[in-house]
Amino acid sequence: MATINFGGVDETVITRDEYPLFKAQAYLKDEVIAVIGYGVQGPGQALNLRDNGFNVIIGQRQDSPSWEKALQDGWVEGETLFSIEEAAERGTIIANLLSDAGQIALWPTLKQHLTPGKTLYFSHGFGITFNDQTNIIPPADVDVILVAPKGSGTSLRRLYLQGGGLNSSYAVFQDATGEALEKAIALGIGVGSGYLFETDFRKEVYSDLTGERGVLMGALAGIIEAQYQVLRQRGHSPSEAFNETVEELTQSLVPLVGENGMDWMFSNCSVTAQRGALDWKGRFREATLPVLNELYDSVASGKEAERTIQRGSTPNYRQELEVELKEVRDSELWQTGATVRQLRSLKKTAEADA
Ligand SMILES: NC(=O)c1ccc[n+]([C@@H]2O[C@H](COP(=O)([O-])OP(=O)(O)OC[C@H]3O[C@@H](n4cnc5c(N)ncnc54)[C@H](O)[C@@H]3O)[C@@H](O)[C@H]2O)c1
Ligand SMILES: CC(C)(O)[C@@H](O)C(=O)O
Ligand SMILES: [Mg+2]
Ligand SMILES: [Mg+2]
Repeated sequence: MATINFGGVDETVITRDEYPLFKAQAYLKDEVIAVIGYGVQGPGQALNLRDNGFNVIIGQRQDSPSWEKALQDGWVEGETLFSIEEAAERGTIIANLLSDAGQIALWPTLKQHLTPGKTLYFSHGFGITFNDQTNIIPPADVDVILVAPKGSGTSLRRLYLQGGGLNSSYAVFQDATGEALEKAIALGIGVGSGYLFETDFRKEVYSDLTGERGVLMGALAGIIEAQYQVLRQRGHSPSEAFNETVEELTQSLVPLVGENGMDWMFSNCSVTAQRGALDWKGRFREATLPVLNELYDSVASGKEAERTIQRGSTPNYRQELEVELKEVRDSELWQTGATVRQLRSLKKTAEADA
């Protein structure tokens, strides 16, 4: 473990140099990692683990699209692909990568297979932290650990294939064997993390739910909709409104922030843009602070968990979700986006033909 100074604050971090893959492989060589659930995070982690040489099996509902996807990804029925129950029985490490609502429904089943010495692994602190609502209370004689990749399972896999890694947080909730910490670290390296930073289950779920409802997804979508609406109402064309709100953000400016920070992105724009951004960022910060505090309170009080569980447990939730997603997809804003993306690929084809 290394202590690294982040902006003046010391934190504990594990890097791949410090805990190399061969060490993780040796440490987990006798374990069977049962990845339960093959939605978004399941494939990312399971395929990275498999390619990294670990013993991995999948547990997934049969006759589901995810079962078909698992077959397409090369998991073999009866060898590495099983029903949830059978995979949980065979696994020594049960990686619970069902949806957070699915974890509640399947808990009575999984619990039966958590015999002494096994490990229960999560990628979210949700089930344990809100166990007054989820009833996920593990037996005392199993290790309970967390590795939470900080990004989509799709990005976890893509970055791995490119030779990179997504950062993950890790935590131990229960150490029955005295080995829980090293198991978490070895699994974190195994799933393809770039580096691992320390957290606990509560902090992971509070920050994760705030982040995705806030800047990462909810606030991003909301502020984009607001600016697009203003530009359209003031007489700008869809393509102009979209380019000044989304296309330049994703294609030009945010990649620069990722490479070298906000000030560097600012420095690569005109002084006119810099002046305006520096003048207005405070207004946006102050306007959104109350909303973000309200959001954090809603997370910490368990209200967000309650809503997620309630909505996620309705039988036709996936269809309802699809209606909401379709509404976003069909809006003028995102239809314009689809056209702009097509133009991007036409441009690439033209360049390739030249
Ligand atoms: N999506 C991500 O990229 C991501 C990133 C970091 C952490 N996580 C966490 O990882 C975990 C898995 O998330 P996900 O987004 O991959 O989940 P998901 O919504 O894609 O669902 C995963 C699987 O659960 C199965 N499932 C859902 N309800 C079920 C039920 N009642 N019975 C049986 N199977 C059921 C689905 O078939 C699917 O294969 C969650 O704890 C999530 O918070 C997800
Ligand atoms: C990918 C995210 C948003 O980071 C994750 O937290 C999720 O819930 O899918
Ligand atoms: Mg999340
Ligand atoms: Mg997240």
